[in-house]
Amino acid sequence: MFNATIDVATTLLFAGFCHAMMAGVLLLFWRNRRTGVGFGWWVACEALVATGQLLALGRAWSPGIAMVLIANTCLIFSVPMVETGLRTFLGQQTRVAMLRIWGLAGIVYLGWLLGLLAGWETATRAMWFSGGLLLQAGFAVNYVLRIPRSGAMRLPINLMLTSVLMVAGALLARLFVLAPQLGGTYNIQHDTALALLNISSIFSGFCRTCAALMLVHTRIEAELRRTQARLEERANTDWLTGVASRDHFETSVALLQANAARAGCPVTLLLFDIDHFKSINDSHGHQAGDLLLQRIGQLTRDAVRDGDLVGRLGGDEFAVLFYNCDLSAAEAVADRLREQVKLLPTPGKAVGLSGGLTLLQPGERFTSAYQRADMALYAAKGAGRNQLKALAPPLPA
Ligand SMILES: Nc1nc2c(ncn2[C@@H]2O[C@H](COP(=O)(O)OP(=O)(O)OP(=O)(O)O)[C@@H](O)[C@H]2O)c(=O)[nH]1
Repeated sequence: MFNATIDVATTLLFAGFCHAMMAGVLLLFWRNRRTGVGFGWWVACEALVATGQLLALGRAWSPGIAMVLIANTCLIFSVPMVETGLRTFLGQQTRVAMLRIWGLAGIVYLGWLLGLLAGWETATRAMWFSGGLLLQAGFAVNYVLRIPRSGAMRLPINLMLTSVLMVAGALLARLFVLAPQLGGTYNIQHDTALALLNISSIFSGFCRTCAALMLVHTRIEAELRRTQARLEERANTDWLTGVASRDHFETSVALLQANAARAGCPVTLLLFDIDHFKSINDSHGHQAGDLLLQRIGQLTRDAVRDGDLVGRLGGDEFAVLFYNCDLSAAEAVADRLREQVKLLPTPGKAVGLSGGLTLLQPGERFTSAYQRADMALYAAKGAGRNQLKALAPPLPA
């Protein structure tokens, strides 16, 4: 008849190697230095479990007390590392929590050590050892359960929870198996519960490793998204005035025009520039010029509606795309803006604006509308500045 038993030594060997490989994989990621804070605790945890399990197996060849002492030290202190790593990673490393986690590990360790020195039976020591680990795992379960789960964090946190629950379950089972053996004959070689605990530690370590890698991946991805958004914002915005950059203005025109064509509403382009801006720069300095550009950018943004687009095309030249706005309505807004600019406090005389307006034809390219608005602007300058001129689009042939 077939009779299968799980032997403790084989599970220790197998689990020890599995944890060593997990530690190796985590170490490779840790070395690239993008893993962030907390990750090192998880590397250390897997390394300690591997060392503890392989040294526990080593007792077969070196039966002295040293092996078991080092092995159990590694195993007890590997447990708090999971929660410490997670708290550090998530920025929840409070002093009270750290004291509780490491203090408890210290008490379990000292109790076990005293038991060893006092000559407790192996079963009693194993009971204390597993009970202490269970208590630690219980606190870790309680902590992981309370971590908010949302989006990409959900799966890795659930994997962490699975990892600690698995170990807690196996420890609980071991306590049930050990209890009746207290005071009786206990043979660690045939402790099936211990063998199952070793096997469960492999699955638990696998969940932890996946969770650690996923957490790091989530963090790196979030960082990349933030950087990309910052770069896009920087590329789309004029550094001085905060209105759209020329590039962004030009690309947005096509989009707004397509929307307007679908909705059947008019779009008007205004180009304006500051009269004699060079002389303001020359007589009051570039800083005064910059300040004026900033104020005019702000006034223009305040003057237009939400769906309109304001941009600085270069130097002292601004543009506005009025959405769902015909030529005369846009001219009225531009004229009000021109009056407001005249009232701006300046070190010299009042500032004038010259502007050119034109209505965009459906599907018309920005460059051709720009040329028309520029001709109108040129006409306004030629007619004595500080005024607006409008140029209608050519009639269809
Ligand atoms: N302060 C400041 N000056 C700028 C900036 N960009 C361009 N300029 C200056 O703006 C001035 C623009 O001058 P012009 O294009 O000759 O026009 P203008 O003096 O306003 O003359 P008209 O347009 O004919 O009335 C130049 O002296 C540029 O050096 C900027 O970001 N800040």
